[in-house]
Amino acid sequence: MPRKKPFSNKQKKKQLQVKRERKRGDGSGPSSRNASVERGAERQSDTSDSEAADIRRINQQPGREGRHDPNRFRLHFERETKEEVEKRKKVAREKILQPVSEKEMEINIGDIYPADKGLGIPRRPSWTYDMTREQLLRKEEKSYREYLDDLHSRNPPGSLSHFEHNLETWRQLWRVLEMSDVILLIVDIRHPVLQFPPTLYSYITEELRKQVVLVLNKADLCPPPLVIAWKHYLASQFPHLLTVCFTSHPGQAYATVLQKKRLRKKAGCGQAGGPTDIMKACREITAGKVDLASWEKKINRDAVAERPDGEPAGDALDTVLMEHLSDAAMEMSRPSEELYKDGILTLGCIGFPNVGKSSVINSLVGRKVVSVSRTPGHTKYFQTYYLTPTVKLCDCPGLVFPSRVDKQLQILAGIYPVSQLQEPYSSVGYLCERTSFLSLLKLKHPSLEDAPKHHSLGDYDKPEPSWTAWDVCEAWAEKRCYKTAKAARNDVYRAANSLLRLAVDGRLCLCVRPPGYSCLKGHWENHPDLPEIIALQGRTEGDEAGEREEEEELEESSTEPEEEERDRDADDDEDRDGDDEDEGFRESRKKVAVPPGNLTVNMFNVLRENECE
Ligand SMILES: Nc1nc2c(ncn2[C@@H]2O[C@H](COP(=O)(O)OP(=O)(O)OP(=O)(O)O)[C@@H](O)[C@H]2O)c(=O)[nH]1
Repeated sequence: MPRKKPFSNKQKKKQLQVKRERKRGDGSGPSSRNASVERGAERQSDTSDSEAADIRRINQQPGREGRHDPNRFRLHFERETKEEVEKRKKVAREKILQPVSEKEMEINIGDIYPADKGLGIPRRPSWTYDMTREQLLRKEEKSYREYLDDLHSRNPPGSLSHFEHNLETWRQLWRVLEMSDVILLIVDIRHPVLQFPPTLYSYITEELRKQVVLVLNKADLCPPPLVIAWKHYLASQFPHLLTVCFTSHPGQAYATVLQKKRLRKKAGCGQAGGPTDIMKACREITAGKVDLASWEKKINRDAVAERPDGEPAGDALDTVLMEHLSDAAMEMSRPSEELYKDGILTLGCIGFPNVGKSSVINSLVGRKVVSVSRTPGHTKYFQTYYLTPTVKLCDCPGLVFPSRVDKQLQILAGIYPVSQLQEPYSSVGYLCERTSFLSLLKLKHPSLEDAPKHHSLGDYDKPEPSWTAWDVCEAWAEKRCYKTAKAARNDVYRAANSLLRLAVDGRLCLCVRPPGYSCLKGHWENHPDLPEIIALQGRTEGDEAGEREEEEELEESSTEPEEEERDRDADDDEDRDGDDEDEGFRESRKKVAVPPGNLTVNMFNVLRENECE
């Protein structure tokens, strides 16, 4: 018997890949994540292919019924050329960072979603019960291809944002919109216009004839005057839109990990800011057609159920009935024509990835029923939960809608995953020009790294060194001891990624402004609604004093885990526990613990002092 030939890992991988493609009946090439790029190339030979093969190639969609495809919901990304990456790296090394004015941070929704660029959502084509499942899927894929072609024909290459290319995920949105009576469209208050496609709003309100409640989430991360300004701006653009401010983590934006745990225990999951406002908005919409008394009772019960021992109160321990719909139900069902069927209000939570949809659901329920993660795209399949016998919640996977948001903002708003970036430095530059990074990160310029610690008198005449994005990454790598494995040089790439993740998480907080904000700043800063927003954010005088006390108490064990180093796809709760924190790191953190009361309590730039040491 002939001896087996040695087989490298790489060859084995390739072999498995080909085998999988063959099984799927797709001989068109590798199933890499940059299918959207491949699609462009494939399109040139489209005319000669049969329709079936043509359709199957869209995003490498799963080809056959009943076959499990682990990549079914994977995201697709365009890859940049090596030259582009190198060019941007050079700029990051050379361009001196200049602070950007507040005016330049104002964003008009019309610039993000211009009306004439076809930035709609793919629609589910019409169908009849005579059609087979295969025919329906094929029709949907064909219509989806046409949607993409139209989109690309109206927007020159490079002008469109990264957006959801997976038809499977769009199908989930269709289904959630169809089965819901009221849509909770959740956006991140730091940049709401990036995540509010007007065409989606008009599709829901005009075609589906359903109401939208816009949830301005993560209100704890944004200055109160800006929250109010955004609310007013959106109301001026969409006069019939109901808008609600919300936070799942009131008072936690500037707390340490351990503080957050305690606050969570102290407050319980249900103490989010905003559930009552959502309930009131739903009451206004349903106008007595659904009995929402059970919901109101639940909110009141959750409010008084705050227990010092952190145990959830009776109601929160009740079983939450959960429904999981089969694929067949997703494919062959019509929009529910009857609103509030069986006297039940179904609320569909939709929005971009990572805006906090699952957190809103958990906060409304009063305990964790949906897993939450800092990694965008964590929710893959929609599920429904009964909040009370007459209110049902439906969680939808996050979807990125096509827009004209520029690349840097896409990254910092979590639209384009940091993990997919080939060149993170220019995004760091963009971030630094729009935040007071120097005072927050407390960086020492790399050129001063070897300089003596204490200034001589003459040193004060020297101008402060200017910063490039590269310098910032170098300095952050130095500060955090990020070293390359081989040469033990500062690991700037890791530092850049770390900074971007702090920004996405809202700890190095970048908030964009509505048009006209800088001119009317004084007006928003003295607005009568300010106390309401401050209370919602969980920031009261008393709380701050309490936090400081808690800080003193916690100072001994101030061991913030190096969060960005962890598996970001892990569930938030596990993720933030810090129990498996590296011993050495824990020790080093102890050494740099900040004196009590010396925390930077800057809620809009919530990176803490002890994270910068
Ligand atoms: N500061 C702050 N963080 C929040 C809030 N709500 C959610 N987050 C954080 O935002 C991240 C994303 O939250 P999720 O609830 O998983 O968001 P999602 O929209 O369901 O995300 P996908 O599953 O990607 O669609 C998590 O790290 C949450 O802890 C909030 O109100 N304030």
